[in-house]
Amino acid sequence: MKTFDALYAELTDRARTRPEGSGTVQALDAGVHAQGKKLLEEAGEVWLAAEHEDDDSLALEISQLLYRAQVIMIGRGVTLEQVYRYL
Ligand SMILES: N=c1c2ncn([C@@H]3O[C@H](COP(=O)(O)OP(=O)(O)OP(=O)(O)O)[C@@H](O)[C@H]3O)c2ncn1[C@@H]1O[C@H](COP(=O)(O)O)[C@@H](O)[C@H]1O
Repeated sequence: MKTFDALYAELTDRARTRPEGSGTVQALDAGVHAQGKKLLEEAGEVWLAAEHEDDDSLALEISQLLYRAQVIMIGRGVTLEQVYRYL
Protein backbone atom coordinates (compact mmCIF):
# COMPACT_ATOMS: atom_id res chain seq x y z
CA MET A 1 0.00 0.00 0.00
CA LYS A 2 1.32 3.45 -0.95
CA THR A 3 2.00 5.92 1.86
CA PHE A 4 2.08 9.72 1.85
CA ASP A 5 5.90 9.62 1.92
CA ALA A 6 6.08 7.09 -0.91
CA LEU A 7 3.76 9.22 -3.07
CA TYR A 8 5.94 12.27 -2.37
CA ALA A 9 9.04 10.35 -3.50
CA GLU A 10 7.22 9.17 -6.63
CA LEU A 11 6.02 12.67 -7.55
CA THR A 12 9.46 14.15 -6.87
CA ASP A 13 10.89 11.62 -9.30
CA ARG A 14 8.24 12.54 -11.88
CA ALA A 15 9.23 16.20 -11.53
CA ARG A 16 12.89 15.30 -12.04
CA THR A 17 12.55 12.82 -14.90
CA ARG A 18 9.48 14.36 -16.57
CA PRO A 19 8.15 11.14 -18.18
CA GLU A 20 5.82 11.50 -21.14
CA GLY A 21 2.14 11.33 -20.19
CA SER A 22 2.62 12.17 -16.51
CA GLY A 23 -0.34 14.09 -15.12
CA THR A 24 1.94 15.35 -12.38
CA VAL A 25 4.33 16.94 -14.84
CA GLN A 26 1.33 18.54 -16.54
CA ALA A 27 0.00 19.81 -13.19
CA LEU A 28 3.40 21.20 -12.19
CA ASP A 29 3.78 22.96 -15.54
CA ALA A 30 0.30 24.48 -15.17
CA GLY A 31 1.57 26.61 -12.28
CA VAL A 32 0.47 27.42 -8.77
CA HIS A 33 -2.79 29.14 -9.73
CA ALA A 34 -4.09 26.05 -11.55
CA GLN A 35 -2.71 23.81 -8.79
CA GLY A 36 -4.54 25.84 -6.18
CA LYS A 37 -7.82 25.59 -8.07
CA LYS A 38 -7.46 21.81 -8.20
CA LEU A 39 -6.71 21.69 -4.48
CA LEU A 40 -9.84 23.70 -3.67
CA GLU A 41 -11.91 21.56 -6.05
CA GLU A 42 -10.77 18.40 -4.27
CA ALA A 43 -11.36 19.94 -0.84
CA GLY A 44 -14.94 20.67 -1.89
CA GLU A 45 -15.36 17.11 -3.13
CA VAL A 46 -14.09 15.80 0.22
CA TRP A 47 -16.63 17.95 2.04
CA LEU A 48 -19.50 16.78 -0.19
CA ALA A 49 -18.45 13.14 0.10
CA ALA A 50 -18.29 13.46 3.90
CA GLU A 51 -21.84 14.80 3.91
CA HIS A 52 -23.42 12.55 1.28
CA GLU A 53 -21.30 9.56 0.25
CA ASP A 54 -20.03 6.29 1.65
CA ASP A 55 -16.67 5.78 3.36
CA ASP A 56 -14.94 4.41 0.26
CA SER A 57 -15.99 7.39 -1.88
CA LEU A 58 -14.80 9.71 0.87
CA ALA A 59 -11.47 7.90 1.07
CA LEU A 60 -11.01 8.31 -2.70
CA GLU A 61 -11.66 12.04 -2.52
CA ILE A 62 -9.25 12.39 0.40
CA SER A 63 -6.54 10.58 -1.57
CA GLN A 64 -7.01 13.07 -4.40
CA LEU A 65 -6.80 15.99 -1.97
CA LEU A 66 -3.52 14.61 -0.58
CA TYR A 67 -2.20 14.25 -4.13
CA ARG A 68 -3.10 17.86 -4.94
CA ALA A 69 -1.44 19.08 -1.75
CA GLN A 70 1.73 17.23 -2.72
CA VAL A 71 1.73 18.79 -6.19
CA ILE A 72 1.74 22.22 -4.52
CA MET A 73 4.49 21.13 -2.13
CA ILE A 74 6.70 19.85 -4.95
CA GLY A 75 5.95 22.86 -7.14
CA ARG A 76 7.21 25.13 -4.35
CA GLY A 77 9.99 22.79 -3.21
CA VAL A 78 8.49 22.30 0.25
CA THR A 79 9.72 19.06 1.84
CA LEU A 80 7.89 16.53 4.00
CA GLU A 81 10.14 17.49 6.92
CA GLN A 82 9.11 21.15 6.64
CA VAL A 83 5.46 20.13 6.91
CA TYR A 84 5.87 17.39 9.52
CA ARG A 85 7.56 19.72 12.01
CA TYR A 86 4.19 21.47 12.38
CA LEU A 87 2.19 18.30 12.98
N1 LIG B 1 -2.68 9.84 -6.65
C1 LIG B 1 -2.78 10.38 -7.76
C2 LIG B 1 -3.88 11.23 -8.12
N2 LIG B 1 -4.97 11.62 -7.44
C3 LIG B 1 -5.65 12.41 -8.28
N3 LIG B 1 -5.03 12.51 -9.48
C4 LIG B 1 -5.44 13.29 -10.66
O1 LIG B 1 -6.65 13.93 -10.38
C5 LIG B 1 -7.68 13.48 -11.29
C6 LIG B 1 -8.97 13.34 -10.56
O2 LIG B 1 -9.37 14.64 -10.30
P1 LIG B 1 -10.79 15.16 -10.71
O3 LIG B 1 -11.77 14.54 -9.79
O4 LIG B 1 -10.67 16.66 -10.73
O5 LIG B 1 -11.06 14.53 -12.14
P2 LIG B 1 -10.92 15.21 -13.53
O6 LIG B 1 -11.45 16.60 -13.47
O7 LIG B 1 -11.49 14.28 -14.51
O8 LIG B 1 -9.33 15.26 -13.70
P3 LIG B 1 -8.47 16.00 -14.79
O9 LIG B 1 -9.30 16.20 -16.00
O10 LIG B 1 -8.07 17.29 -14.11
O11 LIG B 1 -7.29 15.10 -14.98
C7 LIG B 1 -7.20 12.16 -11.79
O12 LIG B 1 -7.71 11.86 -13.07
C8 LIG B 1 -5.69 12.39 -11.86
O13 LIG B 1 -5.40 13.16 -13.01
C9 LIG B 1 -3.91 11.81 -9.40
N4 LIG B 1 -2.94 11.60 -10.33
C10 LIG B 1 -1.91 10.80 -9.98
N5 LIG B 1 -1.82 10.18 -8.75
C11 LIG B 1 -0.67 9.30 -8.47
O14 LIG B 1 0.51 10.01 -8.75
C12 LIG B 1 1.49 9.16 -9.30
C13 LIG B 1 2.09 9.79 -10.54
O15 LIG B 1 1.10 9.99 -11.51
P4 LIG B 1 1.50 10.52 -12.97
O16 LIG B 1 2.28 11.76 -12.80
O17 LIG B 1 0.21 10.74 -13.69
O18 LIG B 1 2.33 9.44 -13.60
C14 LIG B 1 0.80 7.81 -9.58
O19 LIG B 1 1.17 6.92 -8.55
C15 LIG B 1 -0.67 8.12 -9.45
O20 LIG B 1 -1.38 7.06 -8.88
